[in-house]
Amino acid sequence: MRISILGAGSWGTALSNVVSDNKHEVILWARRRELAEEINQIKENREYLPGAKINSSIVVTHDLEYAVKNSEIVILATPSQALRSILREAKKYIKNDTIILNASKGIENESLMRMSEVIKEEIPQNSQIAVISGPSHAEEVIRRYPTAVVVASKDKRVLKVLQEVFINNYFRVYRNYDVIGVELGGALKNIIAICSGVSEGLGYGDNTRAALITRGIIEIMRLGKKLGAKNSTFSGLSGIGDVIVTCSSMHSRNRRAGIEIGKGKKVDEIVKSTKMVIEGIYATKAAKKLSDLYDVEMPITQEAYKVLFEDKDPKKAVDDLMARRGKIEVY
Ligand SMILES: NC(=O)C1=CN([C@@H]2O[C@H](COP(=O)(O)OP(=O)(O)OC[C@H]3O[C@@H](n4cnc5c(N)ncnc54)[C@H](O)[C@@H]3O)[C@@H](O)[C@H]2O)C=CC1
Ligand SMILES: O=C(CO)COP(=O)(O)O
Repeated sequence: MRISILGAGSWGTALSNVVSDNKHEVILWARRRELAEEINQIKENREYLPGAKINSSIVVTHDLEYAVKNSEIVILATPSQALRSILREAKKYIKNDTIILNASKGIENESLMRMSEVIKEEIPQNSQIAVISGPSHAEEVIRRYPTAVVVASKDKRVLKVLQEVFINNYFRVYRNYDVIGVELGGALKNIIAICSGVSEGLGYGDNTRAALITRGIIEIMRLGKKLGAKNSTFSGLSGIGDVIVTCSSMHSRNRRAGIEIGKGKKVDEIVKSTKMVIEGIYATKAAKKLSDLYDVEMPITQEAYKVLFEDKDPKKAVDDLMARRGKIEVY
């Protein structure tokens, strides 16, 4: 199959290699011409995934029309807040029967839409929309470390096609019909990962991280239930699986940003100091709005919002979480 991947950051590059390993024709689109040219030349994405070669058959281009024209699958692997603008440019070249797969983990801050909702709004005539998510750091996927992810779509045929396209001996793909749950898990876990990092930066240990992971997934479930997700999805790869990996991995940009915040660095400084996307910052903004809008109790997210956007002292945020009145452990 001819497969296009839009976004030559870490994730787009790693996914390109997976489908190329499976002998598909892969075209990777980079926003910057220089990056496209460099990856083509040295067969390595030195900026985003240094030290790992990609397959020589992968074609990297800056030409969006060339990238998506005649493709059977288009994978969107850009930062979530940029997905709509790129899709607006690309959609005139995308055929109606093309499968569109969202690989980005976020919620659009303006509209509070999930990425598949943004895709549907931009290309209403296309019903072959899906999402891929789960615990999958690009740095490990590019090195072919055994990884398990989930694809979700309402369309049974699309799910089968995508599973077949991606699955191999190091990349195991499960199917799920719960698009809402899979997308929400992927977006909201980044908030908990920032908080886990903050806790580390403050000098706290494993107990605090475990508390954040378990209480974090519960508030994700609460919001998910309100928004139509299936509870069981959050105990799967795109829920607890991704919370665990992102809260504990040295590769996580969200966790690393949290560590810096816990040590006293300002959010603006952290964002300015990296080219990489820290999705949890945007997810916190969106989730706080959703929590208020739907009246869902999300204390960790609310405190994260105060730390990220209202300059609250992270230590005080943890103290305030711990000082809440005693509760029964229910969802
Ligand atoms: N890195 C990972 O291990 C994984 C990332 N993801 C998700 O994939 C999405 C992309 O993340 P990464 O590839 O990690 O990003 P990255 O931080 O490695 O690279 C960002 C990429 O987006 C491009 N970009 C930045 N602003 C843009 C804009 N306004 N318009 C178009 N392109 C822009 C950059 O040039 C760069 O190619 C995110 O939603 C992330 O959560 C999902 C699973 C794993
Ligand atoms: O989603 C990811 C791993 O599953 C990547 O997480 P970070 O964006 O925190 O690096």
